[in-house]
Amino acid sequence: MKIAVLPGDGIGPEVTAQAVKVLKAIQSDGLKFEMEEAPIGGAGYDAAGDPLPEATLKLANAADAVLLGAVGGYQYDKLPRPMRPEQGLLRIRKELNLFANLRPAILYEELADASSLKPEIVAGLDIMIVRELTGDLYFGQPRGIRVNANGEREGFNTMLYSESEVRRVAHTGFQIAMKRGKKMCSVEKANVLETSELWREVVLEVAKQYPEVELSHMYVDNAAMQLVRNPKQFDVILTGNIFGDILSDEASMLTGSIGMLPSASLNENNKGMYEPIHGSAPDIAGKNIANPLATILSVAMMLRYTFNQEESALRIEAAVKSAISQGYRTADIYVEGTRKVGTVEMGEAVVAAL
Ligand SMILES: NC(=O)c1ccc[n+]([C@@H]2O[C@H](COP(=O)([O-])OP(=O)(O)OC[C@H]3O[C@@H](n4cnc5c(N)ncnc54)[C@H](O)[C@@H]3O)[C@@H](O)[C@H]2O)c1
Ligand SMILES: CC(C)[C@H](C(=O)O)[C@@H](O)C(=O)O
Ligand SMILES: [Mg+2]
Repeated sequence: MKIAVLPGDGIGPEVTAQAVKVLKAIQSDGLKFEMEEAPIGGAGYDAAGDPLPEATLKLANAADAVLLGAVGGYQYDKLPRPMRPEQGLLRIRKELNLFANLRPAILYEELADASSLKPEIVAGLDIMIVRELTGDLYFGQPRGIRVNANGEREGFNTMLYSESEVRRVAHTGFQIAMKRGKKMCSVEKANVLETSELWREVVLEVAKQYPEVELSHMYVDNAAMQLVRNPKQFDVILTGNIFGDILSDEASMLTGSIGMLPSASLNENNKGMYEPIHGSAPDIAGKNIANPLATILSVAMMLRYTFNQEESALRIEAAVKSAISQGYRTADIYVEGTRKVGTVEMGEAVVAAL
């Protein structure tokens, strides 16, 4: 099993190193991983003048799965847009056709105290956000900054979805819903946006093939509110690229920290890229304080979705749970009475639990 490892920037290399340790340890299940590293994001720009160097893309194309840390850093913010770290990430998602981004928000009961919400509101929380990842405002043309008729600059982006783009991610959503609670909420803004109007029409059409799934629709502003009012009303949330980006960061805090939320980005053959949903966190980079659990849990998703090794995936998730119940906490999920540890120590605790 070939894995391209792209640590990226900021805390990316720190959290990725812990996930790689877990991958090495899980080889005791009889799995064999060939891992090769390459730069992406700011690291790609520094090494090759490109946030997605050709050699990195080649490696990712040849691999069965990609493990990614995070990209970005203030020092790159003034570069022309195509050279910025975030563009490297968007390009690799597009190149590998990773249109379905799964972002599960699960509360480990031991972390109820770390959640932004009261324990009774989040107890047992288990939501799956299915976010479309290769369309929407992120990729729609035209886009840019131009001078308008009044001689004033204006910025513009295009929210764009074709029927086929909505259809394929809707199928992913319904298929996941069938394996879970058979309940899905499609989130958009059809009261205002034509893109969303079409989204809703297509989702309703695809729904006919999944009569067992209870489908509902919700406007994104209400969904943002409902997520903190009563998050357990949701099982699967299906949504577009920009709304999914925002709602998944919001959902992460229900589980205690953004450092807890993993993700899988899949194409139609379940080739996948696996990354935590958080960014490069420049404010805490290089200090050994970042939470590596989101990245470690992303490795579990890799074993589940790309390599079909459900038992090993469950074993990693159980090891994370065990490290947490033994009291190990990075700063972001620390509460009084637990053991505050660094990034490396948390990785070691998971490996020991494995
Ligand atoms: N997938 C990605 O690579 C990705 C995702 C989001 C943001 N970014 C980039 O990251 C850079 C920083 O963006 P930002 O600050 O808006 O978002 P961020 O997710 O990097 O950080 C937001 C806050 O969460 C904290 N945080 C994030 N991950 C953490 C972890 N594992 N453990 C503990 N705390 C953690 C950070 O310290 C920060 O206070 C930007 O350049 C942005 O474009 C990249
Ligand atoms: C860095 C950025 C391009 C990225 C996104 O918006 O998709 C990030 O926020 C994420 O959630 O993975
Ligand atoms: Mg995001």
